[in-house]
Amino acid sequence: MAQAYSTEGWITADGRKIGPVLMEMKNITLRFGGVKAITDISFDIREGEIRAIIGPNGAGKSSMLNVISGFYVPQEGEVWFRGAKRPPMKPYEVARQGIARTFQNIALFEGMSVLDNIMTGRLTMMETNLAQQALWWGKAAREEEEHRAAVERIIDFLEIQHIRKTPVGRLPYGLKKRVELARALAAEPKLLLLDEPMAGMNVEEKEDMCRFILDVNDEFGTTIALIEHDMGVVMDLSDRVVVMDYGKKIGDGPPDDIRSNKAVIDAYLGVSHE
Ligand SMILES: Nc1ncnc2c1ncn2[C@@H]1O[C@H](COP(=O)(O)OP(=O)(O)OP(=O)(O)O)[C@@H](O)[C@H]1O
Repeated sequence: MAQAYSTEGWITADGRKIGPVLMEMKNITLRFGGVKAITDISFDIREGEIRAIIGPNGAGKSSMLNVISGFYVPQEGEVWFRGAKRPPMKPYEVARQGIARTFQNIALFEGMSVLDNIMTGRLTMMETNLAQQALWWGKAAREEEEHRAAVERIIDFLEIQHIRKTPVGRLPYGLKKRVELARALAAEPKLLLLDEPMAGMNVEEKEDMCRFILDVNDEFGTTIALIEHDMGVVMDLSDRVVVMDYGKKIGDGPPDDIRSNKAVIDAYLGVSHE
């Protein structure tokens, strides 16, 4: 993809607008005791972009996503979001700032319906608490109605109307992944983090998920950062790719550059991938 890079952004080959920097990771180092999961990594994520993080198993990708979403606080480095340095925050505070995520292993309430699971994605946006709901019924009811309408829009968008009342535990894997995406979208995030959204899916399910990710990006303007092992998917979907290996960044750029990057090719040689 030939792009005229600038600080304001650029237009992609398929006509999408990439804006200025939304999130910047500066010299991030993360240790678990003696294990260095991330060593001095810097990269940025731009508004409207689909940004992939790839690398062999144990490279530090999930750790990086956990730093972005506030689950881990790095020992060194700075996280900048929307032009401001982010102080150490709890994950729910990060979520309130407009960052939502899905997990490598699906994290849904199996006994609850699809609709109710997606509704939990709106919790960080709910203004009234229980006491207010008791005292100020009108406002709480109005709020509830708005939340339900927003959830219904997402259900339509992701084409899961037919399972809205079904307990999540009864769904096949691919649909559970779609419900997880729906729950993350219910928070109306500015930045959506997807941890291996296609893992364990068959070809048809992967194609569906790809389409939904592109549609979310296109129609809601959501910036997306994703970890994915399927190289075909990564190269098709993403605008730019960060490559990690043993906790270090060994590549960063558009898919065409990454494909021909020798350090990246070497890191992948002899490593098995799905
Ligand atoms: N909570 C933790 N405690 C101790 N070590 C951890 C923890 N989380 C990750 N690590 C270690 O940090 C390194 C990076 O792990 P991480 O899960 O981030 O890699 P990854 O690239 O996401 O791997 P995969 O593709 O297998 O999911 C590994 O050596 C891992 O064992």
